[in-house]
Amino acid sequence: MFDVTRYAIAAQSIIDAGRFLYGRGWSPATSSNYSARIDDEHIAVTVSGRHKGQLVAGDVMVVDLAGNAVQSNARSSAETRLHTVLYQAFPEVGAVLHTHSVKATVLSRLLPAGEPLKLQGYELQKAFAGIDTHESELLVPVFDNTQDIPSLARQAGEWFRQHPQQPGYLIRGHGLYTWGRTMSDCLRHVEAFEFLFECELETMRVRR
Ligand SMILES: CSCCC(=O)C(=O)COP(=O)(O)O
Ligand SMILES: [Zn+2]
Repeated sequence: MFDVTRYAIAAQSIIDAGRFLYGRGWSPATSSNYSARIDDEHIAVTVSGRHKGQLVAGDVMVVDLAGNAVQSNARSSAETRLHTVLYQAFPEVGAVLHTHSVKATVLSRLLPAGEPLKLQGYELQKAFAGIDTHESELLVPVFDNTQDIPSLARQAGEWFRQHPQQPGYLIRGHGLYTWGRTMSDCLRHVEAFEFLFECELETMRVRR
């Protein structure tokens, strides 16, 4: 059982995040999925296939950390396992956002396979929780896109257990996953990643 007030707060943070991310063009149409922790065993997550700029209370539901619906007949995001693996790995994670921006999608298609994107020397890296110098190295792995979500969740889970300070990953041709202690931290991470992705794309353009 979960606390209804905590659920209502989590659901509203997801609805508000959807309006913001859709408004910025980072979650077009029914793409993307969002979640927020309710307690040690439950998260609020978007129902699959809903328009993220027009979310209402009925577009958010509760699942346990195994991804089973709790008190709901709705179908949670097809990518629910990519959320729960992060809540299981990191007890301090309070929110996870998955977005489908043009820049994340294009950059992920241009990056070479087999090595993470390395971001270093950008002042804006300090927007990420726990980073206090532009000299630190931000590593963003790029996983191949697949319909096999359990396999993707295993890959992501393994990588992040080995790199617990790194706050996000790309799925090639698909989008970004990032997380944080709070929804506000998580939204700031999306915004910072978007800025850094634009810088990387612009750098590639001028170097051509
Ligand atoms: C229309 S985008 C295809 C599915 C996807 O990648 C996504 O982020 C949304 O899936 P969901 O099941 O969470 O609606
Ligand atoms: Zn997606």
